[in-house]
Amino acid sequence: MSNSNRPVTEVAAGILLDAEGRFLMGQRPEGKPYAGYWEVPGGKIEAGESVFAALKRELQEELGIDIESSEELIILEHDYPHAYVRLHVSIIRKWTGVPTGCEGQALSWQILGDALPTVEPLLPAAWPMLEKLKHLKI
Ligand SMILES: Nc1nc2c([nH]c(=O)n2[C@H]2C[C@H](O)[C@@H](COP(=O)(O)OP(=O)(O)OP(=O)(O)O)O2)c(=O)[nH]1
Repeated sequence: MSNSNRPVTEVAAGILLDAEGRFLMGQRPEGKPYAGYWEVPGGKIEAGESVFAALKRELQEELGIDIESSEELIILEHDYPHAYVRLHVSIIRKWTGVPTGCEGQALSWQILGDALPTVEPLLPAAWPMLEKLKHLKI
């Protein structure tokens, strides 16, 4: 729970998992808080929107893909200087289209497992998500 009475920013983030056990990370574009940091794709949930609808919209905008379904992995909260964020993280195994950096952002497929990501720096809230991912059955 928020311990500081700050408004909570609800965010949907999606881990695209391919058949070879790789997942996709993207680099935050210029102009956003934490520009240059790596994250999993996603963005803020709009008023009245479901987590899935937000994820579908954000992944269309950011990656140019269409997702069919998602499974909740974890919900986690992080108190950043710019916002108190509640992150709804989902796994996505099926999509159509080829993920592309539609906002000019770099993308990197990472191997699922014990190894640290080969890109850095990561958003602070990415670490508990990656820890949870390690225990995922592909
Ligand atoms: N997409 C995404 N956001 C994350 C992750 N980890 C994490 O702490 N966040 C935080 C950073 C931001 O404060 C917030 C996401 O907001 P955003 O700025 O990317 O969202 P947006 O695209 O809707 O932003 P906007 O520019 O349209 O306002 O969630 C993550 O893995 N993926």
